[in-house]
Amino acid sequence: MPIVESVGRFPAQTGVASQPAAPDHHVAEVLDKANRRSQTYGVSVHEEPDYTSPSRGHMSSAMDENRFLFQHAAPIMETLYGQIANTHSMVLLTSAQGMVLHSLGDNDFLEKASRVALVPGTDWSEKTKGTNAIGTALSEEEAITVHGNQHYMSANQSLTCSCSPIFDPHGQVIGTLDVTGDHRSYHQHTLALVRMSAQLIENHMFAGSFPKAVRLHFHSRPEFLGTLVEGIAVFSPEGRFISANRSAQFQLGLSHHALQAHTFSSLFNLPISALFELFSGSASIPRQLGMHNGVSVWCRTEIKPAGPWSHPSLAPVEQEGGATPPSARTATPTQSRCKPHLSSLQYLDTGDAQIKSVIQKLRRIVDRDIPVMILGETGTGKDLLAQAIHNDSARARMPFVAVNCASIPETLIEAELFGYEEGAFTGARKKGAIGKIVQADGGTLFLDEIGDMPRHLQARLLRVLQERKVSPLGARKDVEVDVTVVCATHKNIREMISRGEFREDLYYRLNGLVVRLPALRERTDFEVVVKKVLKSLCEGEPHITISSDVMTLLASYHWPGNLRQLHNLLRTAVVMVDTDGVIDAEHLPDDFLEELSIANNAPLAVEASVIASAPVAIANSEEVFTDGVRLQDVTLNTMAQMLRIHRGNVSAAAKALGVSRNTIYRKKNLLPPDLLN
Ligand SMILES: Nc1ncnc2c1ncn2[C@@H]1O[C@H](COP(=O)(O)OP(=O)(O)OP(=O)(O)O)[C@@H](O)[C@H]1O
Repeated sequence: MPIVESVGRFPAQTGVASQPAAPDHHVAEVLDKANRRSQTYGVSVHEEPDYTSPSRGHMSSAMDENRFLFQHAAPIMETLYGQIANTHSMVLLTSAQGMVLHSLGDNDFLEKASRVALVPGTDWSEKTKGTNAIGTALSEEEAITVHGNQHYMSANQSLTCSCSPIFDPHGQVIGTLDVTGDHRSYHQHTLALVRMSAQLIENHMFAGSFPKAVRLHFHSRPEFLGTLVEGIAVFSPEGRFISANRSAQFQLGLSHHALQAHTFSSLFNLPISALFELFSGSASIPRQLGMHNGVSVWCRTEIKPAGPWSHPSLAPVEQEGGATPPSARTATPTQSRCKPHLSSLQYLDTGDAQIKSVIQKLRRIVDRDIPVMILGETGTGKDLLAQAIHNDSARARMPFVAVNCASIPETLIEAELFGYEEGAFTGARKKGAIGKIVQADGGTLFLDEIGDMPRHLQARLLRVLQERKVSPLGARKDVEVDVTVVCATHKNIREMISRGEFREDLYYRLNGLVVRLPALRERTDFEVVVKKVLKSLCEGEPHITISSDVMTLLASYHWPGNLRQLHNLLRTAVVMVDTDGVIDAEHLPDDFLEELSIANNAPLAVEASVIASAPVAIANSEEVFTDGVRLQDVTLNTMAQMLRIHRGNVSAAAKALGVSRNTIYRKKNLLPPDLLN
């Protein structure tokens, strides 16, 4: 699962603050209990926050103990932070004891947070801070918002905090995820965001656990299989219950603890051996099963090629017209059979032969831990391709961590990549930070713009790739990592090597397979790409099409910004389009049309300026270009083309040509009569 996994379906944070409704009966009861506990613990309402930092050893042993949690939570924290950025809030991860392990936040709020001791190392259990979202969520093992004066200590009453416990794959609380902000920035959707993000973390942890177990994915609605809300239960090959995620417990109506007494057959009214029969022929097509509580659910199983319960009849299904792609091994039915995932190799295959060949090569090496180097101009989709490689690999459920070596200041790349211990350098965040390489452990590390990696760090990166160990700045111990590396660049690395700017040994480590993405202007599937981008922009909206004139126009452009430029252009056009839903030239940005007329009609651009400065002379011109084309014909053709594009709108055509309306009107008699309004 990529780290950029969307939580975008959640209501967006609008930044519009609101007041919380009065707590419902259940919440009021929970708060009441928490206050009573706080009293029992002897927490003083007016106590000053505790500023004492834990010792370095204490913090680093807490990080060691919580490495599993951190690795799965950090990428999702980034995504969650993306949703709440600029709302005077921060995202916190704590241990099961309520100790803050990691925080991400708005700078202005971080400052304030440090005043109420919301910094890594601080203890937010009820025992030390009284009623608060973190401590109370841990005590009650449920998600809660604690707002303003619901906090036990007056020092914390300027805060609004929403927190969810995080359960590990064995059903134990392993930590919490919390969003804390200024109480004036309260938003009613925050708790839902936090809860779902915690569930994402749990599902990530769950996905990588119990590799040899029989894994059943289920939901009452087949379209929810493969989504955040699917239930996942795992059993031993003999049918003993091992574990279940939050949704599975909910659907089965039994807690993790209660499920321990069950077996596959007591829950699904079938011996586990019947699963082999049920999924024989195709393991990826959902089947229906009845649960012990009478509810019927759609299920699929996950194939373990070499697992103890592997069965020949459960071999992955072949895809139409080709060999089984590696992705079919772990893909959900939606990925392998129906609509390809937005970022799968299959999705990127839109008919261009060069792209097809890139995809074929990549499919051959997926899951072989061969480093991939993607070359291509800016905006050709290198990032998207890297994600697709990850999503189609067996590492898909582990993090995909992207580092853009060009966008991080040279002085920070080292810390960003390798991490650092507390006090490793001036300006280092207290308590240190885990680097991107360790964050990607188990998954894929995408090094974008690798050509911008400073030379002195190239040797360190090489060591990581060779020894599979990272030594964070200032650390005495190495950290073992298992990452597969994909890198990308638009630079000519070979030339950089010859100039001594890039290490040859690193280049050979990174270029297990080199693929080049063609520029958009070189692609033969331009029209399909345009329609696909348009469709993605219109999701959920009435369908918008492109007039054939505009399509011709777009196809003739050289697209220096490639797919990114196309995407941005169409995004604007979709907003500008009239109610008929057809994109015409008038819906394209003026600067694009101007550039197009200059770029596409280089001789005409000269011509246009000639027209503008000496219209009369041109009207009488019989000047002949060297290739035998009459200047006047070129002029008239250009005008006709622009008028057609602008549906006879003289002002728009004149603007696109950079001439006055009169220049066009003067040639009225020489132009086809139906062209002018
Ligand atoms: N095959 C594709 N189909 C549709 N849209 C695409 C495709 N490839 C890329 N895009 C879109 O183009 C934009 C740029 O893609 P991406 O960031 O992957 O390019 P890039 O080559 O990594 O760019 P840069 O070199 O500048 O980092 C994104 O908005 C992406 O969604």
